[in-house]
Amino acid sequence: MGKTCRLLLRTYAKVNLCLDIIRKRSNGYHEISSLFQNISLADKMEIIISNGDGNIQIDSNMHIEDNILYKIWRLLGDKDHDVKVRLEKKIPMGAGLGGGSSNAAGFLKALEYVGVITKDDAYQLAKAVGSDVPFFLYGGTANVAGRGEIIEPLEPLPSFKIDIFYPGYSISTKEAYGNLRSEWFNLAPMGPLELYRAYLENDCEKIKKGTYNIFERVIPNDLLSKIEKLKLEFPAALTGSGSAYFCISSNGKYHFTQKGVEIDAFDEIEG
Ligand SMILES: C[C@@](CO)(OP(=O)(O)O)[C@H](O)COP(=O)(O)OP(=O)(O)OC[C@H]1O[C@@H](n2ccc(N)nc2=O)[C@H](O)[C@@H]1O
Ligand SMILES: Nc1ncnc2c1ncn2[C@@H]1O[C@H](COP(=O)(O)OP(=O)(O)O)[C@@H](O)[C@H]1O
Repeated sequence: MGKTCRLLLRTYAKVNLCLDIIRKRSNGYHEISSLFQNISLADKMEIIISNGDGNIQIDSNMHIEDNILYKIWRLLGDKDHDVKVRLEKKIPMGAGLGGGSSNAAGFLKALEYVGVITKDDAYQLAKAVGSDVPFFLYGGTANVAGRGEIIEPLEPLPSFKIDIFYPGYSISTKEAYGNLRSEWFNLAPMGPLELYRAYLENDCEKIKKGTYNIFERVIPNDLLSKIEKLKLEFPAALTGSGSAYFCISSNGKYHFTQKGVEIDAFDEIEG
């Protein structure tokens, strides 16, 4: 890479249209069964990559302890380039919306775009930095299994409208998983592919029935009651391990998108 490259990206949030756990692995991780869907709520990133000595600088509008992008850079161990990242966070953090994972995928896609890493490097690094990161390399709609690294990309769903609700506090993914009981596993009314077909057929009753999240069993009661109230009228559920929740509504502020990461601009800067 001869010149300095500058990329502008949007990295989209995701919701889990359904999320169940199949089993707990001996290493402590849980096998999920989930229909992931990107939505039009997005962070913005400016990434400048130049020849250098392996320095990284991240500026963000929000304070983030140990940004996941540092973890990627440490794992990559690149000593031939310098990177500068300006991050404009709009996705609430620790909300089950995958904001950090989406930023990580955007960073990997940018490094792949300028040839610093290969496509396979990006996937291996994605698996290594976070369970939700691999999905964002594909984006759109996907049937996700394993720890989150087994991705079955699906034909994009029509652009359903969706509302997102953030209660103003985050939930630790690790703690949420730690509170799950195995007797709650495998209780989803239907699997991700059956729910996906219900969306394709716009079968509202079946979509409502299949909109499920096992983590609703381990969230605060006042948060659960807000979700239960929405469920009376809409397909609604917690996303990820929370704290955010969503409902599918024709008046929704956001909509389904077909990508996890969008490179909006690329240019080479002399010098
Ligand atoms: C590859 C890793 C993990 O081995 O390296 P280390 O962090 O151990 O160095 C990466 O951190 C990877 O990050 P990871 O821990 O998956 O981050 P997250 O996806 O946010 O998961 C947070 C925590 O939720 C739990 N978790 C998450 C996903 C999943 N399918 N099952 C789980 O049980 C685990 O306790 C996990 O540690
Ligand atoms: N770039 C980032 N954006 C958001 N959170 C980040 C980032 N880097 C590291 N994190 C950490 O990851 C945690 C999970 O963030 P996020 O991925 O937004 O939530 P979730 O995993 O619940 O979807 C945050 O609480 C934060 O401490």
